[in-house]
Amino acid sequence: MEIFDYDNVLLLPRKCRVESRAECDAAVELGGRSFRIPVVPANMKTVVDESICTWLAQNGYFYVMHRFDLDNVQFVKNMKAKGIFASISLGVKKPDYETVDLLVAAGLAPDYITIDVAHGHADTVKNMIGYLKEKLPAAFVIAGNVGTPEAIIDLENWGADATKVGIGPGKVCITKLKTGFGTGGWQLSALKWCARVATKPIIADGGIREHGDIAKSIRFGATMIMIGSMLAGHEESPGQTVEVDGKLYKEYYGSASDFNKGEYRHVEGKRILEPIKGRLLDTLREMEEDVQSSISYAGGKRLMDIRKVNYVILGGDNAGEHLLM
Ligand SMILES: NC(=O)C1=CN([C@@H]2O[C@H](COP(=O)(O)OP(=O)(O)OC[C@H]3O[C@@H](n4cnc5c(N)ncnc54)[C@H](OP(=O)(O)O)[C@@H]3O)[C@@H](O)[C@H]2O)C=CC1
Ligand SMILES: Nc1nc2c(ncn2[C@@H]2O[C@H](COP(=O)(O)O)[C@@H](O)[C@H]2O)c(=O)[nH]1
Repeated sequence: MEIFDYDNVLLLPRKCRVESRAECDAAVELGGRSFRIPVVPANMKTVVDESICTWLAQNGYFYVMHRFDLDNVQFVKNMKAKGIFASISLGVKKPDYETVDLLVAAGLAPDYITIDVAHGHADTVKNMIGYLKEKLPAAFVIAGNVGTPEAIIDLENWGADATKVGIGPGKVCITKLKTGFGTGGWQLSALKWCARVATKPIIADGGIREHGDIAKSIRFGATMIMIGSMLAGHEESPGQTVEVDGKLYKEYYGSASDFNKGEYRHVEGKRILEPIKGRLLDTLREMEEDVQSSISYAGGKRLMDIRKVNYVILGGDNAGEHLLM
């Protein structure tokens, strides 16, 4: 098996078929809706809040609200009142089942539900998917996180409509260090490995450090890419603002950090400070332009044309050119 990651793969250009990058369409379909870019901010407390989710939905972007210290029922009610799609996260514990029951009792149907746990290849996730399919059958269910083909096959067979790949590649993740497990350091090849067996969309989650990593994720099988650190640290970001030596930062912490949990138990995340990068909408616009550019380098006009390109692996045992034959 080839082992590589975002920083040692480059995609190879094909003859350009457009006169302007404006002709390249970065849009992607997920769960019956079209979104302007294949990017979703991570469902983390220092990345999204209700007002960012509202803005994203109203401006053509996908969003997934986090599931921490939040009344999910009220959130869905608020989104429905604004006439926008509701996309929530759930865990797999008793209160999460109670949330489903409350939503059903209130006649509220979220459009997207992401089952958001560390080790998604688990019977607890199987049971939650089954419960959601029984109680809220119209919801598009995203399940994760996982990092192997066996897990993709199981989650799809259990009824997930999409899967989320990435165990430990995140910037505030310490899973690799604490447990010795994960896809950190080889996330892109893990994605490729998973995509070979997937019959439903995959969301690549974690490890994106440059805009070009979005195109690389698409090339190796992602339909959507979840991004935390690069979309944290904006003026609108919910994290606390911190000043160090006259420079402004926003805090960004892991969902499994003691900062999120409120206690130091089963901690697999840390807290960092992200320099404030300006406005979120400007970063998202730049990402869209960069994905349009990627499509043009791929010799295409649509996002999935990126899947057709060859690539090279730089350095290491797997170095070389990889041609699509
Ligand atoms: N993508 C990633 O690499 C990771 C992401 N996270 C994020 O952190 C947040 C908290 O995750 P999580 O701790 O799962 O959520 P919860 O604290 O809600 O736990 C969910 C359930 O899974 C159990 N659980 C958690 N980890 C494992 C494991 N390794 N093996 C077996 N059971 C497990 C928990 O029980 P108990 O606590 O009693 O074991 C609990 O019953 C989520 O947002 C998740 O996405 C966390 C770690 C890795
Ligand atoms: N191992 C952990 N992973 C975490 C934690 N909190 C979030 N995450 C994952 O990271 C990505 C974002 O990655 P980034 O590289 O873009 O910053 C996020 O979507 C989660 O899957 C955590 O505490 N531990």
